[in-house]
Amino acid sequence: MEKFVIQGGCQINGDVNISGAKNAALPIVFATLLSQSRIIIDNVPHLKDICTSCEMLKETGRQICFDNNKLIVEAGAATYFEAPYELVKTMRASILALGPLLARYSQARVSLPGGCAIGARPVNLHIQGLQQMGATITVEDGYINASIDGRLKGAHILMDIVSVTGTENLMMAATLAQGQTVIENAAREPEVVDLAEFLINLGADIQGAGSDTITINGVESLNGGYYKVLPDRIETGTFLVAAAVTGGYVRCLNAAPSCLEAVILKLREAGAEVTTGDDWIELDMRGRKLKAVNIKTAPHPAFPTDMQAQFTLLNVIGEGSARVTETIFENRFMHVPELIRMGAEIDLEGNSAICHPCERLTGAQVMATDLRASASLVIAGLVAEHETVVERIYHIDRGYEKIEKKLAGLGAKIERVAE
Ligand SMILES: CC(=O)N[C@H]1[C@@H](OP(=O)(O)OP(=O)(O)OC[C@H]2O[C@@H](n3ccc(=O)[nH]c3=O)[C@H](O)[C@@H]2O)O[C@H](CO)[C@@H](O)[C@@H]1O
Ligand SMILES: C=C(OP(=O)(O)O)C(=O)O
Repeated sequence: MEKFVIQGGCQINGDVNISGAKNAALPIVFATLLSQSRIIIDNVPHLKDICTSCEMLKETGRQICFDNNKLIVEAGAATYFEAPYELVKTMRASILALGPLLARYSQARVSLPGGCAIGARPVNLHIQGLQQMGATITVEDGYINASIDGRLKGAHILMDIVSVTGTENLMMAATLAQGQTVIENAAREPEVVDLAEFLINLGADIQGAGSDTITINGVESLNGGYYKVLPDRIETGTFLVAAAVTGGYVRCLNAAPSCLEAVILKLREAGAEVTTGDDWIELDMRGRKLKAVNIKTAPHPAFPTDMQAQFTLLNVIGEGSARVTETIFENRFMHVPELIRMGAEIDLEGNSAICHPCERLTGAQVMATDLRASASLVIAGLVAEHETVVERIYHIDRGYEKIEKKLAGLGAKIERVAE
């Protein structure tokens, strides 16, 4: 297993190129299952999750060429409509195969994802929505078996809870359904909008993506096409926090500032100078004092749960005490005990972490437990005195493209080491 060895006490300084968004690229890759034509997707990050998705597409008869962040998908005759446990267990987003397979081939068999480090993460809303569209679904032997006689039928779906991949799965399924589907209480995340724009590009009829009501008029088939994935707002936010906590400067290029409003607001409240252009964000913390800030995660456009771990760390470094409240996932504080091992002072109270100022962080051997927890530990290693070793970095490789190279380019002393 690989690990990161980080020498602390550095200051982040310079320009960094932001990759395409993992959480937009994943549904878009699965959405190619809806079409029989050639599709070119640009700005696709080279990540473990993307490679896993490509393996799944190959199993369904697709030919894939993935080179230089460009993914070309050519459809062949599909004979296999399954997302097996071996793939699903490494990546929960494989549930995104369910809607497209069912809509395109009238059948799908997808392993139930099960829980993960951050929470139980059920998929009941995905299943209920597809049932409302006429699908017969059984859950047996750990698999979701779905089928429909002919095409799915448009339906009025009110989602109980705002679910990002739930909204995406149902929107994809509805593109090829007979008639109109309305999804209410839909997720408004930028990645949902990006998926909708991709589908519209292929000929889908979708209105309202980005609002809480999405209306889809089903079409007979989708075409091929070219699409460029939007920049990763969470990767961007992670680099901004890295510059803030090290008292440095970063300019994120090829970014999408409009997707990061809640995060930018909190960074400014924390004392950072943040400047934005059309496709760049700059954060300058040189000569400024970092202050801890209260945050509460909630669906977009509020503060994203995927930035919570990084801000928990920011609050440990900043002046004053602050409360971090996690409302999306029931177990997303796995980074806290590891940060405490590095000298952080944090009290856990239910779904809140109360962060107190600490004198200093010191390097330690810490364990990555999930994607964003790993990111917070890596940034902690940049600030801490002496050496930090972050183990189990396969989590971080799910979501950050070339993270150690990008950080090294900004002045960090970080090395990937094989055990
Ligand atoms: C690949 C991808 O895009 N992942 C993102 C997506 O995950 P994902 O789409 O899995 O997260 P959801 O938006 O579905 O989860 C939100 C909440 O709804 C609950 N829920 C969800 C579905 C369901 O059928 N039943 C149910 O109860 C979940 O347990 C959670 O408490 O959105 C999360 C919330 O912004 C992000 O942290 C993830 O990075
Ligand atoms: C939780 C995340 O991803 P996933 O839904 O793929 O686990 C994340 O990106 O922080």
